[in-house]
Amino acid sequence: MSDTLPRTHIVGAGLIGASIGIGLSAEGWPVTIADADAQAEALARSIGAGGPLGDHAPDLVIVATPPSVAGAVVVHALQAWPGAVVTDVASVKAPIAEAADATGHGARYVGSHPMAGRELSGGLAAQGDLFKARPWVICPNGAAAAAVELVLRVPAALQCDVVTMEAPAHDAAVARVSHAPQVAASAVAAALGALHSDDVALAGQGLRDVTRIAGSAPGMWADIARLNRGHLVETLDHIIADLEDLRESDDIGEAVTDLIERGRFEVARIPGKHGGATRDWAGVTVIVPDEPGHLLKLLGDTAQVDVNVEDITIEHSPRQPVGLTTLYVLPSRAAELVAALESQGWEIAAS
Ligand SMILES: NC(=O)C1=CN([C@@H]2O[C@H](COP(=O)(O)OP(=O)(O)OC[C@H]3O[C@@H](n4cnc5c(N)ncnc54)[C@H](O)[C@@H]3O)[C@@H](O)[C@H]2O)C=CC1
Ligand SMILES: O=C(O)C(=O)Cc1ccc(O)cc1
Repeated sequence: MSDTLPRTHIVGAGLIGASIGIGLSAEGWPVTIADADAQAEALARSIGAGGPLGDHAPDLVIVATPPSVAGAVVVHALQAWPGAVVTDVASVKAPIAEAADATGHGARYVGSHPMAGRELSGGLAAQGDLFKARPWVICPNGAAAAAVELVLRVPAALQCDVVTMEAPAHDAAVARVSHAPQVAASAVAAALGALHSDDVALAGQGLRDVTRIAGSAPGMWADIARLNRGHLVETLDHIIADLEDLRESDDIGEAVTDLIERGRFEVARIPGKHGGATRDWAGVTVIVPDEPGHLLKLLGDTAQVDVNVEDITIEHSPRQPVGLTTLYVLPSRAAELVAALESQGWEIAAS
């Protein structure tokens, strides 16, 4: 089997299951897919996420159901297909590993967690390249080496960056980098409830950035909170203690300075583009009329001087007919780009 592609069966044909199915099918893997919901299953089949299981037992089963049922579905798969290696993609790993171990078949179970997703759920939002260049956590949990090797072929085929860690360490880390941020973003958004909508319209890019994920549907996050309650509460305690210190401080300016300084230090440690360390790109901010064609021309003028745009942000001012477009480029090329754009008549806001 090591030379041939493993027969892979995906259980759960939503955003993550269908995305994996499309991605592996595109790499030529023999993929089948099933869902408890007949409509979700039919949709996944129609978008190329996999075929029907048929009579052949799978070599590899990928469980991509909601976290609340992932443990039971992993247990079922381990028992239903005694020759198969089973993995799952749930956002919390220790409870699933415990359920797998309790069957006595833990040697065939390896936990997975692709660190990519969308605010949308369901197969309609699936993308075959959703996980490309993103971290894919593998939690071996004492599985047989051959089982780990087989599961590792999935992130390799989907071109992910593999990170190996044990389930409890994973759950503690994702509470900080994913689960508490969702709760905190929703809390910031919920605090807008005190405002009239005219006042909410004053929002700038800062509020939009901080609340982007507040649009998530609650179902999956409720499951995650229940399964990772201990680590989530520990992280929230940390955040609440910081906010209480600030509220109780004699000099709130000093307390804000301390909090922002600590935040600046930590935010610099969040990996940037392509999951690499944050690069010190230079931002060139250009005032772009909010009319068709201007953004395309700006990018064209940038390409003319052969400067690569590493990242781009566009900030729209609600009552202004312009957008502030920031092009992030290599610092060594920024001055040259500013000169070239100015010579083309562009107004530079900051660089
Ligand atoms: N949405 C995200 O951003 C990410 C989600 N995950 C994890 O991936 C898993 C799936 O999440 P999504 O694809 O977003 O959810 P989803 O809601 O889009 O899809 C879940 C699918 O599982 C099906 N299902 C439910 N119970 C089932 C059962 N017993 N047997 C077969 N199918 C069943 C549902 O009908 C649904 O189609 C979750 O465990 C989640 O923690 C991991 C990384 C990112
Ligand atoms: O956390 C994020 O920002 C995401 O990109 C989406 C996401 C949600 C849940 C996960 O388990 C993993 C990733």
